[in-house]
Amino acid sequence: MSDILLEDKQRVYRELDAVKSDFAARGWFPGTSGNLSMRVGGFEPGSFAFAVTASGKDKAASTPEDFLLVDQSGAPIEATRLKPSAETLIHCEIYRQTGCGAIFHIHSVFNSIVSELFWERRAVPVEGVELIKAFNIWDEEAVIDVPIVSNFADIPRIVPEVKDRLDKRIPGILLRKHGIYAWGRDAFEARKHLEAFEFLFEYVYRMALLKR
Ligand SMILES: CSCCC(=O)C(=O)COP(=O)(O)O
Ligand SMILES: [Zn+2]
Repeated sequence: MSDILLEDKQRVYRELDAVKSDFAARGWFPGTSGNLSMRVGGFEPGSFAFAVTASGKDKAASTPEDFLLVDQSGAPIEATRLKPSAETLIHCEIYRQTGCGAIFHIHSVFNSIVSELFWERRAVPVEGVELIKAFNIWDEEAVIDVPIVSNFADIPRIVPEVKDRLDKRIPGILLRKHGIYAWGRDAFEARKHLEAFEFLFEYVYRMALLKR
């Protein structure tokens, strides 16, 4: 491994570890769910690699075996006994489509509820809420639709739907009764987007109850 890649890998693992601890403290990784990834640099144009959480780990624990590097097809790029997240192919597709630098996936009660509540329209509508500005949409009357796609146990079946439904304005996508993927140009922005989505989903859910 080149010196550049090694340095970048260490920096990215440290950043991911900090995010992982923070999200675990918020209860965002119930039952080993969720996964995180960040791009590493130093690759030829047209190819890329990223660090991703190892599959099935207790994401509340910090160990030397929490992350590994994979290429754009999701295959490990160094010898390891770790398995990349079972959902790595979804990360690959989101990197390809958006050019983003970090992707965070969590399961929460609110994101799962709204993904079912609005399944028929295949999107969660959010209207005029200030926190939409977290997505760099500055219109006070903004209306956004957060896409919802089918959830399948067979992850490769999810990937084409993710590709079709990605909306370049909206840095996130919901998997039905599963969880959210949120991304940004770096870890700071991906976290900001994820926090905003979770706030908005709770808002939408509570408003739906009040209107009943
Ligand atoms: C126990 S949760 C089911 C798998 C899942 O949805 C998830 O987010 C975690 O999978 P991983 O392979 O990344 O640990
Ligand atoms: Zn998941």
